[in-house]
Formats: sequence, C-alpha cells, structure tokens
Amino acid sequence: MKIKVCGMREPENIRALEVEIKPDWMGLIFYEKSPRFVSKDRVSELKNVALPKVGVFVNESLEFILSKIDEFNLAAVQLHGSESPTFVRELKLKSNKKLWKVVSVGDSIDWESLRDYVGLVECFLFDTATKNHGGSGKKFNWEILKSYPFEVPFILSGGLDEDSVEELIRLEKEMPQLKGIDLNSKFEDAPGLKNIEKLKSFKNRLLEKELPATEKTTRDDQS
Ligand SMILES: O=C(O)c1ccccc1NCC(=O)[C@H](O)[C@H](O)COP(=O)(O)O
Repeated sequence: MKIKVCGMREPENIRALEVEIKPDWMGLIFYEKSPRFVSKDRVSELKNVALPKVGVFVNESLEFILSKIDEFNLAAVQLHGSESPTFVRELKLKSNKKLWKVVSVGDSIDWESLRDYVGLVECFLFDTATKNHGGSGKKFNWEILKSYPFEVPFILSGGLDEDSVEELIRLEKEMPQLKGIDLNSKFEDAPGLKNIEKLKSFKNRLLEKELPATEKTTRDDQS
C-alpha cells in the first residue's frame, strides 16, 4: 500500500520525512485558507525536494495550477474541490500530469457521478466531506467503498491515524483498487509539521501486517 504524507511545508521536517519515512508522495497544499498553505516564497526551499510532490488545489484556475506545477516541479495534481470532468480533461491536455480527483464523502457516494472522470484521472482520493474541504481529522464510513464499481485505483484519506492499520489491512484484502493512503493531521505536532516518530511507528506496523509478498504476487497475477 502506497503512502502519501500531506500538508508538508517545513524544510527540516521534509528532510526527516525523506530520510526516515520515504513515503511514495508528499502533498503540498495550495489552498490559502488551509493552515498548511504553501506560499510562493517557499519555491526555492521546496522545488528540488526529490520526493514526488502532489499539489493540492481547491477550485483553482487552470493557469494557477499550471504555474504551481512549473514552479514547484509537481509530479501530480490533486483536485480537492468541485472540478468538473471538462476541467479535468483540459488540465490533462495542458499539463500532461497525473491527476487525482478527490471525492468528498458524506453519508453515501453517487458512483455514477464519477463515471466521467474514469479515463482522465490516475486515481480517485476519498476524503471526509467537511466545509474546510480537507484536513478534518475525521474518518468517513469506509463500508461505503465496498460497492466501488470501477477499476480505477483509489487512495483512502480522512482522519487516518495510528489505530487505522488493522482496518486498512482488512480493506486492502477485500479491495484491490485500494492503491494507497493519505496521512495528515493525525500525525502532526502543529499544522504543517509532522511527527516523524508517529509516522515511523505507523509505517512499521503497516509493513508488518501487510500481505506477505508471495501472496500479493499471486493475487496481482489473478486480477
Ligand atoms: O489539510 C488541509 O488543510 C486541506 C485543506 C483544504 C483542502 C485539502 C486539505 N488537505 C488535503 C489532504 O489530502 C488531506 O490529507 C486530507 O484532507 C485528509 O486530512 P486528515 O483528515 O487531516 O487526515
């Protein structure tokens, strides 16, 4: 299971993340109202970080997103607002980047409303619906995902914490589309500052409990 650590900002903290955690992605939030907002004056500190960077945007213009891709050397774009399939198509054409569409989950998900994103996005990211868009620290009911009808991989987000490991492992066994998880506020000492020890213990527990490699290979061969 891949790991994204979101809401990174501080150079020392990022260095520790790179060395000690080595997540698959690091999220940079370009939403001004977020307490984890990354401002333009961070470019020189963050542009050359080697970890693949996912830019998080909420209903921004194409031009704004393209400029951040360029300035911060982003590997992927996470669209965390109500961006339409038409917008996503245009961004894909103009940026040629991997695009992730966030689905804000309340009591249920209308799967049909996601169909037009299939073929455009690398993955969906399911997060808890909140008026601040993200970083709520709250989980949604993961049972809702069991009727996920697409083959497009997804990332699970929203309030994941150190106690989520067992449930994640159960879900991973049932749902091969679960490609990764997103960690944020439950692993922070302050907004934008991650607790590396907490992340380390989470990652170690996850690795310990994940399917043995041989079992995984067999399962992947069959899908
Ligand atoms: O984290 C934020 O402050 C935020 C604000 C507005 C839009 C997105 C935001 N975060 C993006 C993420 O991908 C978070 O990791 C995700 O919302 C889960 O956060 P949490 O519930 O704190 O685990």
